[in-house]
Amino acid sequence: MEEGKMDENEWGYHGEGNKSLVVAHAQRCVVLRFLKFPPNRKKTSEEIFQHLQNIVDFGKNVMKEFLGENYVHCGSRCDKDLDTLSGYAMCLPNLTRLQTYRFAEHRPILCVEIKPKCGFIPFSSDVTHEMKHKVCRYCMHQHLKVATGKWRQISRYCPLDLYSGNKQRMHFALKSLLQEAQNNLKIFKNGELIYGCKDARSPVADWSELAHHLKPFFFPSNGLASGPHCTRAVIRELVHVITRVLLSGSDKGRAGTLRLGLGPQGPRVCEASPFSRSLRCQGKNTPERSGLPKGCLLYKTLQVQMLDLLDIEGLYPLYSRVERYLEEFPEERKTLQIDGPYDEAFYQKLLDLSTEDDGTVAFALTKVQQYRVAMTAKDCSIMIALSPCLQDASSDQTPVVPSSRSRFAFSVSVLDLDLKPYESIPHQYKLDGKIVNYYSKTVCAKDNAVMSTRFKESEDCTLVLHKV
Ligand SMILES: O=P(O)(O)O[C@@H]1[C@@H](OP(=O)(O)O)[C@H](OP(=O)(O)O)[C@H](O)[C@H](OP(=O)(O)O)[C@H]1OP(=O)(O)O
Ligand SMILES: Nc1ncnc2c1ncn2[C@@H]1O[C@H](COP(=O)(O)OP(=O)(O)OP(=O)(O)O)[C@@H](O)[C@H]1O
Repeated sequence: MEEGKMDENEWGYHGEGNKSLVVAHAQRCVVLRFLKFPPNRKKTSEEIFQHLQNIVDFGKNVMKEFLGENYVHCGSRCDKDLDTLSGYAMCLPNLTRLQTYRFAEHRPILCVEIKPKCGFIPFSSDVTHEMKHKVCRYCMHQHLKVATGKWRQISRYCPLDLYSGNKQRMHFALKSLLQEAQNNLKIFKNGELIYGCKDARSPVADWSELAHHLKPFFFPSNGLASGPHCTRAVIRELVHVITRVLLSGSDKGRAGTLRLGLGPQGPRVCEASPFSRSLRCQGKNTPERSGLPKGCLLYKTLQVQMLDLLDIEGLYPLYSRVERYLEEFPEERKTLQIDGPYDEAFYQKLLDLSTEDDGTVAFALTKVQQYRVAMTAKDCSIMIALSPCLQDASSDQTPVVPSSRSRFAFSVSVLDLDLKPYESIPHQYKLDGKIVNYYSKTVCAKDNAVMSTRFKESEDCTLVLHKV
């Protein structure tokens, strides 16, 4: 960003999360990301500068390597007057726009943001709760979230369906996200949010309104009547296009040659997913294991998530080992690279997938850092930008996806790739216990009660039949 060329009237609020607030430039395809810090954790300018440097380095040296250069946009530090929050901000491409254009296009543009969450069931032998081998964390967590009032109702979305690579399951997952978006789905039209919800008080999703926005994209030149039939057709087109984009492997860059090679592990389906439940009821087999193409972003994200090899239950004692060491040698924190720098050496250590504990701090530290990276991949979001293109448009650098009645130039990117802090591990450990205990006590207890009532009824029934 050039010195002296920023005018605050050209920037508008775009969105925010727990850690940052984002403003977008009206004409140019860039956003500024300001970090938020709680008042009790005030940081000096220098610390904030270092924090931003770490975010940029982590994106460049770690996530770009794992996920590929086409998908990761690391941004650059920017120290402009506009920043009223910290004194510094990060300048990033506006991912709700197509990444091939520097200036906001006059062509309409649709952008779908998905926060897919963790796509596998833990395979670690350190897991003590049997339930964690059957039901995924997202599905269990839903019950606690609804009980605490974070969301209104349980979502039918299960990340394992989205990550399955099976088109039918992916369609089901995307439809479920559209029914109950929570913080897992947002849709922007020309950079403005048109679909998504903030909290449990948000109005119920209105598909006909969404279809009204989307119709010109998917049925540009035909007079498809409005009404439930039209709504269903438009939603179906959207779901099919997003699935195709998610299965595309557009990353042809040098970087991003995934060096993890973690094979598929753990169960293929989550027992709580309505999709797999209905298959079981119909007596059908569980679907085939992940058919995700290796080049696609979902596959790569899943591989990084699987760096959580030991699960929080196996990781926590290792974290405690590092903690004990740091209590004794606090000056070692820097050498251990707990707070960066996230450089090539940091990245190289992440590639050691051994799970043989030799009792050293080095082993414990590697697993802790891998866990932090995995947690980051479990909480990132995927942005898909779609812009209608002409039937005969010659293909330049931008990939194109067809729908039934139109074609879209598209780009796929990842956002929210800030490395999760070392300090959050005890919280993760406690939250994990809370999620599983709540699920086991309430949901399973309810299921068992229903089962035993059914059993009792059938017993009664048998008795009656005997009497007759
Ligand atoms: O623990 P989870 O799975 O609930 O994830 C948190 C997210 O909640 P979610 O379940 O996606 O609704 C949570 O999302 P919301 O702020 O609730 O939208 C944050 O992303 C949080 O990350 P951080 O602590 O701000 O770095 C996330 O915390 P981390 O666990 O990733 O640190
Ligand atoms: N580069 C970008 N281009 C377009 N929109 C963006 C970009 N970065 C962030 N956003 C928007 O701003 C929102 C908040 O950004 P971000 O996820 O980085 O915040 P956060 O505070 O890190 O989130 P969390 O609460 O998950 O920790 C995103 O959900 C997205 O809609």
